[in-house]
Amino acid sequence: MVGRPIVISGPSGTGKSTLLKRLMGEYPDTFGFSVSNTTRSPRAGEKDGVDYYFSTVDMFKKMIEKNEFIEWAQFSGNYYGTSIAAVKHVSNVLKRTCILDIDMQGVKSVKKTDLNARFLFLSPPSIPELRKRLEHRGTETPESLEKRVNAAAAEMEYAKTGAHDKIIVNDDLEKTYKEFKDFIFSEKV
Ligand SMILES: Nc1ncnc2c1ncn2[C@@H]1O[C@H](COP(=O)(O)OP(=O)(O)OP(=O)(O)O)[C@@H](O)[C@H]1O
Repeated sequence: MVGRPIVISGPSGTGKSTLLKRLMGEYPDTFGFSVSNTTRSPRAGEKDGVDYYFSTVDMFKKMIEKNEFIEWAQFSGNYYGTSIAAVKHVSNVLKRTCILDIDMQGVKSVKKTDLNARFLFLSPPSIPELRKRLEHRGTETPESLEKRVNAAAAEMEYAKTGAHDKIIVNDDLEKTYKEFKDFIFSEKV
């Protein structure tokens, strides 16, 4: 059975990618991610509809006007976005449960659509622990680390408003992965 889309959010460095990688490894045919739209040119070997939906700036701007994106942004002169249609494609055509890994703004945006998603918030045990994980991951400059830690506070405040169906604290990874799967497979039809 194809489930309702699942939205996973939580501060950067909380462990979302770690859990999703493990889930995809264990269930390679059940879940899917949506394909993003972009206005950048395809690179060698990239296929439209597989790597990205490639579009012109005009087309992209029309989609923005028509509120067809859950989130979009501009990076180094190109537009990138996740469309509502791309999420529906995963459920309706690929027959997989779509998983979205997005931030607080994305969560608010999904709530305004007809996607009928389920919302999971992954929380770090504490902000100091989150900082430690980001430092250990080795991906951040001192500036980007501060930015992520500051953004984490806002995400945590938003989670307190009851916007999510479930909050899981990622302390012990094995315990967290079990709770994560319990939530994902607990959908009532
Ligand atoms: N339960 C845990 N205990 C200790 N370390 C963990 C735990 N879960 C994840 N980590 C580690 O924390 C770091 C951040 O995890 P990960 O990259 O999965 O976060 P993320 O939420 O996907 O971040 P981003 O939003 O920036 O992609 C990684 O180095 C990961 O190995």
